[in-house]
Amino acid sequence: MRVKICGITQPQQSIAIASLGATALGFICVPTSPRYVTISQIRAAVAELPANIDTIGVFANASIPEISQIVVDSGLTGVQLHGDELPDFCDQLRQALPNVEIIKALRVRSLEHLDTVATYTNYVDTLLLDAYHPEQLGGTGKTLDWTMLEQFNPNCPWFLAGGLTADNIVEALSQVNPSGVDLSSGVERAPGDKDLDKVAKLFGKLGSRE
Ligand SMILES: O=C(O)c1ccccc1NCC(=O)[C@H](O)[C@H](O)COP(=O)(O)O
Repeated sequence: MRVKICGITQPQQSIAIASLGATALGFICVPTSPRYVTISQIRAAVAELPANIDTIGVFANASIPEISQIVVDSGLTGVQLHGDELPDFCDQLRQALPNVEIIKALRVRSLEHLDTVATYTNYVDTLLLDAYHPEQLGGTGKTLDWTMLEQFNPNCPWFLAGGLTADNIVEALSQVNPSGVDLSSGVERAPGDKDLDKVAKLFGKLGSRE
C-alpha cells in the first residue's frame, strides 16, 4: 500500500520519514498554508531522497504555467490538485506535464458528492478523498465518514486522507479499501513539523496488519 506523508517542510525529516517506510512525500505549494514550502526548500528535500520515493507538490487553484514551473524547477514527480480544479483542467495539466502523476483531491461533503468522482477518472492518475472543512483546504485533522466509503471502488487508484493517525489507521482500513493512505496533522508536533515517533508508530500499526 502507498503511504504518503504530506506537509513536509524540513529536508532531514523527509529522509527520516522515507526510511521509516513512506512511499510518497507531499510538499505544500499553497502560499496561505502554514506548511507552505518554497521551490528551494522542495529541491533541498528532493535532492536527498532515494529515487523510488514519489514527491508530490500540493496546489490549490494555481495556473498551469505556475504548477509546471514549480514541478520542473523542484524535480517533483507528481502534482496534487487540492482546490476546485475541474476535469478539463486536469486534462490540460496532463498534456502540459505528461510524465508527472496527477492526483485530484476531492473534499467530500456527502455521499452524493462521490458521484463527481467518475467525471475525473479519465483525466487523472489517482484520486485522494479528504474531509471537507468550511475554512481550510487541507491538513485539517478532520476524518471522513468511513462507512460512506465502504463500497467505494473507482476506476483508478485512490488515497484515503483526512484525520488519519497511528491510533485510527487500523480501524479505517478495516472499513475502507484504498490503494494508499495520506496523513499530515496526525503525525505532527506542529504544522509542518513532523513527529517522527508518531510516524514510526504509524508504520508499526500498518506493519501489524500484514
Ligand atoms: O496541509 C495543508 O496545509 C494543506 C493546505 C492547502 C491544501 C492542502 C493541504 N494539505 C493536503 C493534504 O494532502 C493533507 O495531507 C490532507 O489534507 C490530510 O490532512 P490531515 O487531515 O491533517 O491528515
